[in-house]
Amino acid sequence: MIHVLVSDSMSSEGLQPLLDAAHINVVQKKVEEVDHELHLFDALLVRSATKVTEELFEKMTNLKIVGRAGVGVDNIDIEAATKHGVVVINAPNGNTISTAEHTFAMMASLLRHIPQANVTVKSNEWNRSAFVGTELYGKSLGIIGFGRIGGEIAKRARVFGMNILVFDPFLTKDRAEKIGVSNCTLDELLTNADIITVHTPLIKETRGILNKETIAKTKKGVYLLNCARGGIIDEAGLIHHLENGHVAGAALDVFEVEPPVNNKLLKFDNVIVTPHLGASTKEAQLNVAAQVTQEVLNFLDGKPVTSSINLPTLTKELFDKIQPFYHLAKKMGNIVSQCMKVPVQEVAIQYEGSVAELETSFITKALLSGFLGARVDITVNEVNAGMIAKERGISFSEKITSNNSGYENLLEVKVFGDNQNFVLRGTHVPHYGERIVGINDFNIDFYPTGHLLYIQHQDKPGVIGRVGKVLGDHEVNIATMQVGRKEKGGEAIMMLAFDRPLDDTLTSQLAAYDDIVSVKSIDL
Ligand SMILES: NC(=O)C1=CN([C@@H]2O[C@H](COP(=O)(O)OP(=O)(O)OC[C@H]3O[C@@H](n4cnc5c(N)ncnc54)[C@H](O)[C@@H]3O)[C@@H](O)[C@H]2O)C=CC1
Ligand SMILES: O=C(O)C(=O)COP(=O)(O)O
Repeated sequence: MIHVLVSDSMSSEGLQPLLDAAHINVVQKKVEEVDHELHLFDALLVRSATKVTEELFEKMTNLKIVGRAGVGVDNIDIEAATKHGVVVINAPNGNTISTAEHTFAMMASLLRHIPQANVTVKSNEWNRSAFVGTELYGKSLGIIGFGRIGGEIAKRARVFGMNILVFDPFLTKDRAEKIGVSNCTLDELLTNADIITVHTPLIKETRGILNKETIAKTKKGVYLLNCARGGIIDEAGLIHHLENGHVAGAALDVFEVEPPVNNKLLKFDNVIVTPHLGASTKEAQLNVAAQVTQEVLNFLDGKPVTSSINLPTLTKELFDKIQPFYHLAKKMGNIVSQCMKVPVQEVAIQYEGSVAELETSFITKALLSGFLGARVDITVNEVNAGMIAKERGISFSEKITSNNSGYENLLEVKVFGDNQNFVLRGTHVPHYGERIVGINDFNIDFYPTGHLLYIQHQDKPGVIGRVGKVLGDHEVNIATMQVGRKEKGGEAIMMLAFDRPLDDTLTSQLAAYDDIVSVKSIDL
């Protein structure tokens, strides 16, 4: 018997295929109500209310999949899920229209004071002059985050005769052209928009994207909307600018803490609120519940899932086998990125030996995410690594080879960049760990961890001694050191490991020596 816990309220019609399956036992209760049985469940279905934490993963020892009947997964600890080998899926487009419509309803209500006017008429007041509104027509609408919902809002705004300003660092030219918008900088959006609405996920980069400082850059009398996630507009910053009159009004569907008990924002007459209703329509709820139900059924049937957030089609067993290569690949990507501080056009990965029999596409994504994570300031994971690479004009490929270099398994990554290429080879030795066994044409053998220094130099007497002296003069202790060369008196390399990071002056000093070709400091 398979046990599924549905911890938030969901459309029964959408859940029906799960409820009908004879081999599946569906329990519709809050996590807290089944505390002693948590270890039984194979699948967990949630909306935004249930917090799926590391602690919960530890208790749900049999858990294989979390299905989010909605878009935002900020209530789920994805890293912990990945660590525990639990697949996370969502229903990415089931509530797009409902949320876009709700945002539009909020915008119209905000500018025409509909909620406030409604209350007064019902209290037998007839005060028409108190509720003079503002037209949407001709106004500039700034959309921060131009994904599914942002795009639907733009379509509706155009019909209302609004000008559209978009800020989304990942918006491709193609998509922008297709929808007929142009991407601007955040500052351009802030200074030119009459109304600003946010539609990003809540992540490190978007938390407080509208805050005391950025709101100060907006037009006086700006209207702000948040129907995405509490925290994207910093509440303290918003309160500051509502108090000083800079912000004319705000419409909020979401809050930093939900429900927003004793939240000062509720005291402002020009702030209108709803209790996280963006996705609360019959249609959206049916869509999202049906989508996650189908995905969970597929997954439990051993079929691939289509909208996973972390580790797409991996079972726990396969995940366990892949894990050592996952970590090795991530580190290799990171090392290569730090050694190639130039624009890169291509990353080519080759698999040899037993690793080639595993799900290499996943390992490739891990390598790419290590590579990109070291050079972009956004969160990169195995799911978005391919998309981010493409967006940045980096092509990537993987190849299985039947070469036999003598290793039980071997990963080789070749990176092609502006006037520079770089090759790194790594292996995982059972019970021993990760080893880097080749750099460009050189054989070497080191454990990729901590603070490393990679030096290319001429194979001449005294070079190693000079490096040792410079480090010694700076009181830097060498933990381990490997050297390699192709031929006597030719090119050579050193890889040194330290207990602490090196400062730039030291690497520049070493790089200044005639017989040293390049010095690269690597922190893992
Ligand atoms: N109030 C509600 O009930 C609902 C709220 N939501 C929220 O709306 C959010 C957006 O949903 P979708 O449009 O479906 O997601 P999406 O993934 O299609 O779009 C998000 C967009 O944000 C952009 N983005 C990421 N980082 C950014 C940054 N630093 N600056 C600017 N843009 C950035 C992405 O490139 C992407 O285009 C969800 O993450 C969720 O939190 C979604 C559905 C219902
Ligand atoms: O889909 C989303 O991101 C939402 O915010 C909807 O949340 P809910 O499922 O209504 O709790």
